[in-house]
Amino acid sequence: MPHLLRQNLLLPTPPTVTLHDPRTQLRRLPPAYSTAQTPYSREKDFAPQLRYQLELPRKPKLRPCKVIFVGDCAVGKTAMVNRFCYDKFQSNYKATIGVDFELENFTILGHNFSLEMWDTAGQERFKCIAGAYYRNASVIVATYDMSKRESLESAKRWLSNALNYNTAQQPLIFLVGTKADLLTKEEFMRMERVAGVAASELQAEYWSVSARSGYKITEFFQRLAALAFETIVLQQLKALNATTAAQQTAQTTEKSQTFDLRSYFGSRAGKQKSGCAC
Ligand SMILES: Nc1nc2c(ncn2[C@@H]2O[C@H](COP(=O)(O)OP(=O)(O)OP(=O)(O)O)[C@@H](O)[C@H]2O)c(=O)[nH]1
Repeated sequence: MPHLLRQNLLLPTPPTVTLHDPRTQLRRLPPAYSTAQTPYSREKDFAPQLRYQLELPRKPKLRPCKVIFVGDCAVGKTAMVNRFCYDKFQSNYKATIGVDFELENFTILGHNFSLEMWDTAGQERFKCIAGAYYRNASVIVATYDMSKRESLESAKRWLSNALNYNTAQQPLIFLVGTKADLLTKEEFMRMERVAGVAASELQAEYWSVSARSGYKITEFFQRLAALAFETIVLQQLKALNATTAAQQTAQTTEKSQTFDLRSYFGSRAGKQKSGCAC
């Protein structure tokens, strides 16, 4: 009926309003899953240098941040990404062929920041090509199935393999236990203890999640995006400071050389005027 009414009265169709997803709008640094199990910031907010850097007139250039998900087949990598990106969960298993790709846009402290999520196949037959996708990853998410203890050992191997392709930079590392919904409370706590030890050995931040129930999925991705953003902006600041320092040193050296040449020629001219030939 409202549709007919609009037609009769010749009212214009209201514009489609795209609301920003509040899950991707970040103003503070989200907390770690456990402050005991993170090698990264335990602060309740972004570093003060980051806020300072963002207020400067020269804005940072933020390229999309590459995140790779590695781990055995069927541990739940795709399910985790799909729960966050589309808020959906599929119980039937469809193996990833090669790699799946998702782009998620965040707004962090008013700046646009995108995560390129590379969801790699866990099947053995794709292992040889997976390496091609690992290069230049800023974040590595090593994933294991909390209901399959052996997948934790595999996650360590997947991580070490991925790190071999990332020698140039130091990526952020997360160890994520999936399918938390399948465990009893006791099993869950036991598995978290074991995985916590593994996470500190790997110098990774630890998370337990469930794509089925949605447990800690949003919190995990928000933390990942915020830490990646902070790291990338601070790295840029460091690089900028190093370049400025190098330019200043070069200018000082140039000035002192100019000064030396002037005084050299000046003294020669003086000497010639005074008739000294040497
Ligand atoms: N109960 C439960 N099942 C899950 C969860 N996450 C994933 N699954 C199921 O586990 C199976 C494998 O999930 P995928 O996300 O496809 O696994 P994957 O790691 O991407 O697998 P590959 O593509 O082969 O590497 C599917 O049947 C999912 O429905 C979870 O949190 N809880």
